Amino acid sequence: MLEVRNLTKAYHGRHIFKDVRLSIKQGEVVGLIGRSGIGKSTLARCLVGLEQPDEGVFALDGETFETGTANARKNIQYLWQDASQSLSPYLTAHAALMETLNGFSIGAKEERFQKARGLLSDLGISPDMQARRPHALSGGQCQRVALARALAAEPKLLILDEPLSALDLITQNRTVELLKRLHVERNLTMLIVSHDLAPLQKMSNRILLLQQEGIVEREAVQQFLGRVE
Ligand SMILES: Nc1ncnc2c1ncn2[C@@H]1O[C@H](COP(=O)(O)OP(=O)(O)OP(=O)(O)O)[C@@H](O)[C@H]1O
Repeated sequence: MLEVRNLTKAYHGRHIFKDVRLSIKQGEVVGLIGRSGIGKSTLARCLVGLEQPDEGVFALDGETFETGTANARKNIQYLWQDASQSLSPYLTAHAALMETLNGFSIGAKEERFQKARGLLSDLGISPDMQARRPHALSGGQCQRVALARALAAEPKLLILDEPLSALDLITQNRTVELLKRLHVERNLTMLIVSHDLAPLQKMSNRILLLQQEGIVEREAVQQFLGRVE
């Protein structure tokens, strides 16, 4: 579904990663771990055009694409670690979803209002909360609004950057359950970036480890963990 080849990124002449290969199948939940500073967020941002890679070939469903174009942004949605960064401080939760639905012309015009309502309700955002701006919502609520907004774009792939790190333990568990439910109900394809293996193991079908030499698969991840334990 997503194929990435030769992904290379350097800052000021120093390579963060070089010739990275990544492939994600439809309906898969892939976890990406790696030590702090190795370049996980940079890699995720390269996929959505928030960072410009030095090299890289990207294909979605067999067709190459340029990152950052309107179509690519619709197809690959990215959720920031701090959900409030994904949301405009000026828009209510409902208006944020309407902006996405109108911006990408999703569904019939007259159905968008209800569609936004329904999506937010499904993620536990009550009508009262839907009328609030991000400052009047908790961190966990903001995250669910950002998630609903990303889903409103009907993306082929959802990338979540450290989705649990800004949340308390109870909200973390709720988010894990919510993501698992969304995966089952919507057959949602996700790439989840985290430095924490335990929650990734609960959510992912496959875990990848980003190292300076590139990406390695699960078996090698176990060896890596065996070495550090
Ligand atoms: N805009 C930038 N200019 C220069 N260096 C940068 C820039 N953005 C990131 N870096 C550097 O690139 C490296 C990778 O950063 P990145 O945030 O991708 O790592 P990470 O694996 O996501 O780390 P963490 O788990 O701590 O979030 C770090 O050394 C970081 O300092």
